Amino acid sequence: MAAQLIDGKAIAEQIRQEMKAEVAELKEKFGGKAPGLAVVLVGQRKDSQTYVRNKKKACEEVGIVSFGTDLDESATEAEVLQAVAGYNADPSVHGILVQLPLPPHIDEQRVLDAISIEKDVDGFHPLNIGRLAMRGRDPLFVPCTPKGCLELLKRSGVALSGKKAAVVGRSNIVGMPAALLLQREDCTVTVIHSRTANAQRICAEADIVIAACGKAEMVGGDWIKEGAVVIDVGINAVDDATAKRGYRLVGDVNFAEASEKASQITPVPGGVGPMTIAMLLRNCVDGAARTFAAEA
Ligand SMILES: Nc1nc(=O)c2c([nH]1)NC[C@@H]1CN(c3ccc(C(=O)N[C@@H](CCC(=O)O)C(=O)O)cc3)C=[N+]21
Repeated sequence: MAAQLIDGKAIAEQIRQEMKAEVAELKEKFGGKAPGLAVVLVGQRKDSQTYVRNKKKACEEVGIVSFGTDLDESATEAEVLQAVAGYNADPSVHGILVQLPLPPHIDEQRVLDAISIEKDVDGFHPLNIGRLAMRGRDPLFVPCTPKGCLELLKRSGVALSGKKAAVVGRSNIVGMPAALLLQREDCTVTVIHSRTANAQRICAEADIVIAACGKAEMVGGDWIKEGAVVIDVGINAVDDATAKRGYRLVGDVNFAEASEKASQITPVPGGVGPMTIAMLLRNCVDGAARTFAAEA
């Protein structure tokens, strides 16, 4: 039986509409103050430029004021740190995002550690990750992509408590925090990675699969249990002369195969990607609301 599609694009759109109303209420309540998001972009990567443009557009739609610093590929680490310090000190900025990856001559860790945790809307600060890992504690912000995955599961009516979940991939920005979030929802979580023995067999036992390994279509149909729910985080460009842009986007899941087995599945594009941006705005609005309440 073919799986039901989880429409991330439509769900993200709905979330933006909900937030638009919330932002209007915040403004009303706090003398016209609006949430602000600052994005720091270093270099000219095409994909980064696309995401940054999409973020700005989404901010406008919701009523978040966007700030941006575009630095040349050759910018020094000190210049990036200076941009971050400026936004840390700016009371009209409630969220700071430094677009990754940074050029290799810049120490990513040092830059991320410099972002004030109250403005860490990416949720990448070690203090936020540490709190996410601890029972009885709460981070100020949860990383946007894994947060979007959980939101898709919840809004698709997927029960999580007591379920077996497999996360394919162990990155700091997706796999690891996704596993922590699923565990917080009382799933029993297995993290599968490049050194896992019998990865396919282990994955095929899971009720819920989050694929975030960064390898095009690696998760085949035989990795998926009949009736499982599949969230595909991957965005991989594969050459395709017949496609409009000369390439098409595929996920980390073989969609055609997996959708024969899954009960519900996200597409690529139109799945997790738009949710990542919606959750970034969510974090920014939440951060601003906290700050406004503290100031009042
Ligand atoms: N500090 C930081 N935070 C991030 O959250 C971050 C980052 N750096 N660096 C790059 C990745 C990637 N990322 C995406 C966001 C939206 C889509 C998205 O909306 N994709 C659309 C289509 C994209 C297209 O057509 O090219 C979709 O999947 O439907 C994709 C990828 C955020 N990232």
